[in-house]
Amino acid sequence: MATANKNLSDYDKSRLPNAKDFRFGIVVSEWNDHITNGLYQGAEAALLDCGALPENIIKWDVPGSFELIYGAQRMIVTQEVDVVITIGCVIKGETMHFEFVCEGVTQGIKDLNVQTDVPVIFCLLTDNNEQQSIERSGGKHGNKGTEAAISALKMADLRKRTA
Ligand SMILES: Nc1c(NC[C@H](O)[C@H](O)[C@H](O)CO)[nH]c(=O)[nH]c1=O
Ligand SMILES: CC(=O)[C@@H](O)COP(=O)(O)O
Repeated sequence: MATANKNLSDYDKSRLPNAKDFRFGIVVSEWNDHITNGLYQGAEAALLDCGALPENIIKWDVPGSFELIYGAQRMIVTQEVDVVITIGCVIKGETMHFEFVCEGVTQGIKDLNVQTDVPVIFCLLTDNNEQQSIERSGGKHGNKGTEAAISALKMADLRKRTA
């Protein structure tokens, strides 16, 4: 189902575990921060709405989406978090750099999910233009940060249940 056919902000709190017992790491790219800040706000609001304690939400900023990989790895090693959300926004420019950043971050986040025992949530917008990013960070398609927060809560709970 394409994003256009669903709202990224929709969730049913009654069908989710309480977030109060989990620690959440959130690593946010500063590139396109007018977009990534909106994604972070959506994620933070959803976690608090689901019962997360403010002191259990640890937010770090990194320069760009490619640095999300290292930032998430250090968050896992040093902060005793139950899950990490990586937030970035990559917008197509004139060159192939877009493709390499998107693929590199995708593979790096995948590797962290395989190589560590902490789930890392992929909240990376990979858009053709800024309008698409606006629409997915609190615009007409909702907020991918909200979606990522709900995924993070579900995965933290799965990790706890399978420990
Ligand atoms: N063009 C975008 C970038 N580029 C920067 C890279 O992510 C990285 O910080 C740099 O290559 C140094 O390692 N990053 C984004 O997050 N979004 C973009 O649109
Ligand atoms: C995704 C990028 O790195 C891109 O925005 C950089 O723009 P350009 O390809 O025009 O150098």
